[in-house]
Amino acid sequence: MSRIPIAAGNWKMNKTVEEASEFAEALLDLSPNTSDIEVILCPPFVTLYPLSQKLAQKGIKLAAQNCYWEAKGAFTGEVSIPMLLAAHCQYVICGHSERRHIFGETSEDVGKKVTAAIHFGLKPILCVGETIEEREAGRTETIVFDHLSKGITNLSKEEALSLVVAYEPVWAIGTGKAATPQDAHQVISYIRQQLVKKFGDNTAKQIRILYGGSVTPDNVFDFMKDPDIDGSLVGGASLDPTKFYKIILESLRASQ
Ligand SMILES: O=C[C@H](O)COP(=O)(O)O
Repeated sequence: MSRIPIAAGNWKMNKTVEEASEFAEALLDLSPNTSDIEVILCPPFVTLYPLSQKLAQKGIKLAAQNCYWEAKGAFTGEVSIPMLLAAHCQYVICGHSERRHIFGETSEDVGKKVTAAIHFGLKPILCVGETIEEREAGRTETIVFDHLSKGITNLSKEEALSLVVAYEPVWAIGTGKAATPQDAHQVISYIRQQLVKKFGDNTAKQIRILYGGSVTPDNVFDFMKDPDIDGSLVGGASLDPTKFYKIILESLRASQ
């Protein structure tokens, strides 16, 4: 079964509305192919709607970096999934390691977000991954299992078809020290096995699993040529339109 590859750029807390608009114009000038790959930008909340006006018609999709699981109400500072849908988002990142480690999100919180995202019609990108201490203690699979199993706990087989999983080892994020493709392959294969156990082979083989952590135009080909790795979730290198465009090109080259 061939899965459509993904190149997703997570801007984190970077770019004003004006800077985001400049990025969009530069990327559109490069005319990335969006028919054979899903190109997704994950900008800050306030730039989602303005970017949607520029990008959506060109086939570039938008993801929010976070969401809350309730539809509306007295939850100061939170953004609901219906609000994200109204801003033309199609995806939402759930459980990024920065949310887990800086803001104290638990795997149970992340599971509620994944469930709510699918319930309301957004596709979740569920992030999982271990710290360096956890890896060195031989706990990578234990941690990934916790993040994954609690993230997908409420999903039916049918709902799981909307799921994307991103394996992001925390020690590779923003460090310039990407995992090796072999390390990524090993954990991503483990994730796929867990998806098979939960949803069955037919559903699991349709779920896309991304790698994230110091992805660049120079190393993305080596990740993407692994048939188990369906795309990348890119942080720093996605802030530059030329670098992000090269990541799209290299991802396509590897998947053809
Ligand atoms: O969501 C993206 C990841 O945290 C990777 O960030 P990075 O490419 O800057 O290492």
